[in-house]
Amino acid sequence: MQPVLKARDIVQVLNKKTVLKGINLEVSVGEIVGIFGTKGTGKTTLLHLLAGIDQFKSGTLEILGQDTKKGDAYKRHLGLVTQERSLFQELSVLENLDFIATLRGGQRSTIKQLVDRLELQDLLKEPVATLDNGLFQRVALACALLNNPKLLIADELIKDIDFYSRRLIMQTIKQFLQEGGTFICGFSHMDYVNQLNRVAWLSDGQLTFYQPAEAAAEWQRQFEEFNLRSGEIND
Ligand SMILES: Nc1ncnc2c1ncn2[C@@H]1O[C@H](COP(=O)(O)OP(=O)(O)OP(=O)(O)O)[C@@H](O)[C@H]1O
Repeated sequence: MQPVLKARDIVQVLNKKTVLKGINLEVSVGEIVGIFGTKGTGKTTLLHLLAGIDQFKSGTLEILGQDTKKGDAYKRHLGLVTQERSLFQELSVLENLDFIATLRGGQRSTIKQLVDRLELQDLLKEPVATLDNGLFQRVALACALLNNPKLLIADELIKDIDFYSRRLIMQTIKQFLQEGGTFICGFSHMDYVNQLNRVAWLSDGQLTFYQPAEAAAEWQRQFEEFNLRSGEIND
């Protein structure tokens, strides 16, 4: 079966610094792949390239069989939640949902379904600027799913949010995957690793692939090594 996303040798240079040094990634239908990395390793840079927000310097990217340098049609099938709060801050939750559905071709029935799934009923009149992180991420996810995307890309979707919102978000993602969706997410906390099918670990501009348990063990190993070295320096 054709992969949903296929990246080959992607290189990105920002301000003369080569942030991505040859990214190779293939993601299949129904997969949930986490792009993991410590602070500043380039997760956001990579996710923005995959979502077509920024152009990359070299390499190729195919999404849903389309070469992304040759057209934009694939963007109709993408959903995106960025790390920055990117909704219309002065508008209410319902106004955001209505407006984004109009822009992206979402149906009224989809709005209703997402409001129910993410339990947004009591928030509809609230300006999104006033929402705490958990509520905001629930609204951001609802907006990203309005066009029934085939590929959802999200950066730190469940970082620093309350457990209840995290549970609703993960249930919604699970349903999205069961209905044929595919999910790529940037994350920097190993607490969430068991939610993933595969981890693509970004370090020094390249990806290494792990099973979730292997990634957690590798993180623990690096953490202990770091502590040991810090101890040596302190001694
Ligand atoms: N527009 C830009 N111009 C120059 N350098 C940039 C730009 N955007 C990011 N960078 C640099 O590229 C590197 C990767 O940044 P990026 O935000 O992609 O990392 P990240 O892994 O998402 O980090 P975080 O965990 O802090 O979100 C950093 O060194 C950052 O300073």
